[in-house]
Amino acid sequence: MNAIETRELRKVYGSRAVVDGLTLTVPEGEVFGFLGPNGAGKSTTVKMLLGLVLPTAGEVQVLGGRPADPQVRARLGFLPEQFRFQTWMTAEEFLTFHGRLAGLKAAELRARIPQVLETVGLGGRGRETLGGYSKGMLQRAGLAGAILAHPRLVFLDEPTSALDPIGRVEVREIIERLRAEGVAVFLNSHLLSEVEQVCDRVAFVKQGRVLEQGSMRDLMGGVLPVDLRVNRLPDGLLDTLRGLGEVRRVDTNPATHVDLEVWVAQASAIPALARAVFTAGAELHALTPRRPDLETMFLDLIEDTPEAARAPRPEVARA
Ligand SMILES: Nc1ncnc2c1ncn2[C@@H]1O[C@H](COP(=O)(O)OP(=O)(O)OP(=O)(O)O)[C@@H](O)[C@H]1O
Repeated sequence: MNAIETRELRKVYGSRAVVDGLTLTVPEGEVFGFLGPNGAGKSTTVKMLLGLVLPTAGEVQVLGGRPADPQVRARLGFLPEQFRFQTWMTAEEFLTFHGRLAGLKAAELRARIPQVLETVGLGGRGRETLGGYSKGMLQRAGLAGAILAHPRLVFLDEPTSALDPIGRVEVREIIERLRAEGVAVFLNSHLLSEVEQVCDRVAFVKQGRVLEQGSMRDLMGGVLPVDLRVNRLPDGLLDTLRGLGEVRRVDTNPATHVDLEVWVAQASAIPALARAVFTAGAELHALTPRRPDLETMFLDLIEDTPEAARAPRPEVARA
């Protein structure tokens, strides 16, 4: 069973399709990154997956059932981006309230609440009212609520937006623990380095459509970016490098050296780059293979999308 399956999911507000034929599959136990620029339709998609917004068209299955089914919902965890909690409740009362809604018994909650508070770094703070919590503590409390009832699928919408660097690492560890327990995590985040470190697969969305989805390696199509620094650019060197890979950048601005970025198909092509520099009579000052980074992919994808696809498409034009 897949944790999430959507087919041609669509949401129209007024005359505009904000989610437009979105097809996704997230297997159980996978950490899935859902990325896209502001207004791409990410939150609307999450709301449809949670049964909070009704799709205009298309199919959505979550944990094998309908998101609105209470039995399915009891196995979902959700940390919204705009978390607001009852300020007069203590964290323990807040978690008890959410736990009861998810069907946990009083005895289970007595054991579970201190555990989750400890997990999110709020051990010993459960008796304080949420009104006295800092923003980061509130986000941690929200995360505790999302994982409290042993969900099989957790939605985390910008889960570290209020957290300090230590908190961010802790959230990453929590996500990794969830994966190890077979829990699927659907992660929305603009912090691409964070997504890169924790996600098994990612999807890039823009204007409600998936531009690409796959593992980092799939998305890069097996390409390996290599940074080169040479003392000068003798005649012919660029042509030789172009024969070995795609020359993405040449920076001749620095007075003392030239920086290049070459994308090769595989690591076995790296020695040939060094040989090319040597044979051309230049000095090689640095040769650094780089892990593909999401930020580059993100910018490339968003920029590569033709201008025509950027304008909002009115619903009537599609009919
Ligand atoms: N209830 C609504 N009524 C009308 N338009 C809406 C509604 N909710 C969202 N939209 C529009 O749908 C588009 C997508 O919004 P959504 O919040 O899903 O984007 P997002 O990808 O989550 O953005 P961000 O990264 O900024 O949070 C936006 O243009 C937004 O204005």
